[in-house]
Amino acid sequence: MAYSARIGPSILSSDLSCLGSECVRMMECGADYLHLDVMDGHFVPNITFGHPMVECLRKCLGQEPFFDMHMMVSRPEQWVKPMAAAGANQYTFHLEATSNPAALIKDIKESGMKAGLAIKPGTTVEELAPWANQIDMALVMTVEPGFGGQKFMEDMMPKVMWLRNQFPSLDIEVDGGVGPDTIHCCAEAGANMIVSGSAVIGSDDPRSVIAHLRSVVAEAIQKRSLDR
Ligand SMILES: O=C(CO)[C@H](O)[C@H](O)COP(=O)(O)O
Repeated sequence: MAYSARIGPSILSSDLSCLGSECVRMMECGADYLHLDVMDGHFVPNITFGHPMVECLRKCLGQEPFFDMHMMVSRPEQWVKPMAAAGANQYTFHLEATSNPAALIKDIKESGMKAGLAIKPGTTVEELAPWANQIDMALVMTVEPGFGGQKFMEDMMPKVMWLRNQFPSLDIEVDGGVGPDTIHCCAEAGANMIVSGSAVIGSDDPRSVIAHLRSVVAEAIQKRSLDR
């Protein structure tokens, strides 16, 4: 069992005028990685930022933090090289946004990044399966992508369970509405990379929330390994 419990705050919920210091604060509070949401106003009805911002964050934060880019964009092919040059570590694109996932995965890896593949709530996990052995991470969206602070969709958990059963060592990430109230079902279903925006960033004590989320996931991983 190669995967571990990791918590990545989604900085979408932070004060975007202070993005650098908010990222530093999250890392100091024990985040394992940073989840950076790129939205183009086309694939999703919202706009955030692109590779110039990522380049600035990399300069501000140094080489250490792992940047998990969630590319909620149409034509994800066009940003692979700019994101790699800007200092991104993982490039997660949406299956719904491309007609050639295999070529894109190859391009991402050749650019020196890890490849993640995301699916929206309306996309079945069987559609992702053909590429599961080529990717580093599968992202199961637990809200419709586009905005932070939405309600967690528990009915996405069978997708996570199916992936965990079929691909026992794959990194599986959940994103959307995940926090202390919803972490148990994510952990039990088999997710090990947890994106949490408002529940972490909006908390008075983000350090405790991050530690709690990680301990619930680590316990589920431990239990799964004993049950095998
Ligand atoms: O991808 C996203 C939205 O498309 C965000 O990462 C996600 O919604 C996290 O925010 P919250 O935990 O507040 O739901």
